[in-house]
Amino acid sequence: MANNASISMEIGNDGVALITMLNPPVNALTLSALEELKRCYQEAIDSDNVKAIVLSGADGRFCGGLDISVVENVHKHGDISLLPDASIGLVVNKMENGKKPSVAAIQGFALGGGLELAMGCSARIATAESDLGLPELGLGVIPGCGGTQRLPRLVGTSKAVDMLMSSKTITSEEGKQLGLIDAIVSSEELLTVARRRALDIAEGRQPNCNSLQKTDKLGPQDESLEILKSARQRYTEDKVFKELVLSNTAKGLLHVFLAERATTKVPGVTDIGLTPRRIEKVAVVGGGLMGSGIATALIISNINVVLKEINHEYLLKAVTSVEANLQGFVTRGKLNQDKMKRTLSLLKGTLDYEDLKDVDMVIEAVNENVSLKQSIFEDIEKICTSECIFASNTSTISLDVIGERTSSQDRILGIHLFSPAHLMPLVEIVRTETTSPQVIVDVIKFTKILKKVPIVVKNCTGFAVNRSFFPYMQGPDLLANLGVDIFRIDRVITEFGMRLGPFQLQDLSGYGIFLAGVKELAAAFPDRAFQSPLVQLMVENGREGKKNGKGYYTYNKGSKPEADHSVIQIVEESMRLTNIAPGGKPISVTDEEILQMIFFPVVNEACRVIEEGIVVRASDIDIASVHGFKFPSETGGIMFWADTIGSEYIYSKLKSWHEAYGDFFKPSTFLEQRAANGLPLHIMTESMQKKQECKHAEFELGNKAGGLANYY
Ligand SMILES: C[C@@H](O)CC(=O)SCCNC(=O)CCNC(=O)[C@H](O)C(C)(C)COP(=O)(O)OP(=O)(O)OC[C@H]1O[C@@H](n2cnc3c(N)ncnc32)[C@H](O)[C@@H]1OP(=O)(O)O
Repeated sequence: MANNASISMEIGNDGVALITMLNPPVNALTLSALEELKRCYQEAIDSDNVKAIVLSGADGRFCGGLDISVVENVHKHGDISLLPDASIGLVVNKMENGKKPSVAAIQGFALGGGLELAMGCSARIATAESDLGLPELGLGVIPGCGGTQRLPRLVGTSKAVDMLMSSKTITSEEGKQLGLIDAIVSSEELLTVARRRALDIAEGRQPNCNSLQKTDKLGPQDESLEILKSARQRYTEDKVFKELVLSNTAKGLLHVFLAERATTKVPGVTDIGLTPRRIEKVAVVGGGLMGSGIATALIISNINVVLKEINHEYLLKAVTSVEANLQGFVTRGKLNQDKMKRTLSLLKGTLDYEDLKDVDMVIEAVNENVSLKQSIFEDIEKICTSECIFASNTSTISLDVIGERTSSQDRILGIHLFSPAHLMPLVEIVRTETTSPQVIVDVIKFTKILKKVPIVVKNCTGFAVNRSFFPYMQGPDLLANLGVDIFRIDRVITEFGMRLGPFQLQDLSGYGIFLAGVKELAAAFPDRAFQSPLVQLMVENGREGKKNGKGYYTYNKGSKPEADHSVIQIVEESMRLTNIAPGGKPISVTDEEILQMIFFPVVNEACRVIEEGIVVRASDIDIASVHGFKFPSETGGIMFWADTIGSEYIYSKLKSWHEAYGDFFKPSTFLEQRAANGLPLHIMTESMQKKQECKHAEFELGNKAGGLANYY
């Protein structure tokens, strides 16, 4: 990230010093850039030729905040003294109290430390639709350059708290309404207006706003006490920032941030100079739950959609579902009615394949029926252009099989979205051995336009997410058959940070979907599948989960789910049938062992996914776990979390459970090798393996930055 970072200053004939931040791609603030900013400000303050200062960013972007490599370096050395002292040294002493006013000229975005610098200026001029925010909490830290003090004084306490706690950005338009932005101008006039405002302030025609001294948005406060209080809090903020940055949460969230941006780097595909082709019109074949969700995700991203169904009744139902999805955005304040109407106008329903002849891509989203999918692909090959991309949303069927009746294997791939498709961020781009790199590059770009997080995976049963988390569907049942209380299991898993416990998840997702998923994955991996009769017994006892209000929990409208302890008889029946509990008696385990017995098998299966090359890198599985299975993001994702525990420990526990309870816990070869060499699970490329062979992999959690460079 910190490559050709620099700060330039030009003093104009108008007496304005234009200071520009340059550090592609987001003008992030390196330590040297902050020092250079201080020096430039001091030079401008000392110069008789300078009346005022304008602070801007190069290449149409203001500043993305502190350069993340600074935080990585702190993680590497465990030394918070490596963090910059910008809050006092630059923002207070040079910008606010430096005797010459400065105005921020904002375009693109001003985030984190970037917005904090802008708030240290006397005024802020911005172009339309610029993003403004303090997203530090999303990286596990807090703003460390005065943002917690200045933002409330500019936008009001409640809005500031909302922005800080949610890490959400606002646009420059909202900023203008709130008082964070003083004027919105075109990009052509941005610097001219900013220079004029700086001179107006310097020459007394406009007020010199020191945001720390604004109290009108804070409600009636004694101004002098307030400034003293903010001086104390400013110290506290800086101290707290430095403490947080070394926390495991900060390390985990920083890893997720970097891992998310690494998923679109596919060796031999995205690094061979291919330019993504535009995908502007897409056909969705099948308007059921997934198809209507996919159609919604497309039109909300301004993509024209042709939604194909087989009869008017189904088509009407599909369009109604799309409308309901859009209404959900309106209800959540993300869309107004006008925008909803314009968005819906991008959707065209049809019963006729002829309407697909000019689309750039077809996404098939019908039932998981092989021959139906194969005939659809046969039909679209006859109708669509030779450049049209053929995608399937299948979650279980091989793409090779789906396309076997066509001769278009080079343009067939999977786009596996997760339900609800218009809300879930993750998408698996499933490539076959014959999918062309161009098609993959096209679809990666397409998923970014949808504002999705793509991971590129190879064709296998369950791809990366469902395959890795297959043990998560079975482990809880296995523990239940060992006599561990199912409500205790749910408590341990939710206390760890999962939104729902596994048994409540079964209730909500529906036993039919659960049984189908387990059946399909167990058929693919019989050597390590645990066949539990528990769910089938639940169905036989008239329990269908939330669907009929009776599952492991009872569901009554308007009240929280209640644990139904009467299911214990069904669990005991299952225990008798499986007979895996030693002596038929419940095993004694700690909460920590419950957590490990459920998640270590997931880590183990993920190791196989890595070893088989289903994913490009281990951190892709971290992103899959966070966005596909809601694994707590502050852990960094399932593999990052596993590396905080260590491959040796995980291997030793799985080995002992394998001996005690069977092949479900059988350690993978990948894990065994890493454990034998005391190496982390993330290091996996050939060059890294060469590094492993000389056994010099220097890896400790505190020394991650060096390793981090190997992760992505
Ligand atoms: C002083 C204190 O208050 C502490 C701070 O300021 S902490 C940092 C706070 N800032 C942020 O959290 C911003 C994080 N970045 C983003 O939200 C986005 O990157 C963006 C909105 C700035 C730009 O988004 P987009 O145009 O989609 O580009 P990407 O997200 O794909 O990023 C492009 C590459 O830039 C790298 N990058 C982004 N932010 C930073 C940063 N703060 N420091 C260093 N590098 C950054 C990102 O990793 C991508 O790199 P790649 O090699 O191209 O993958």
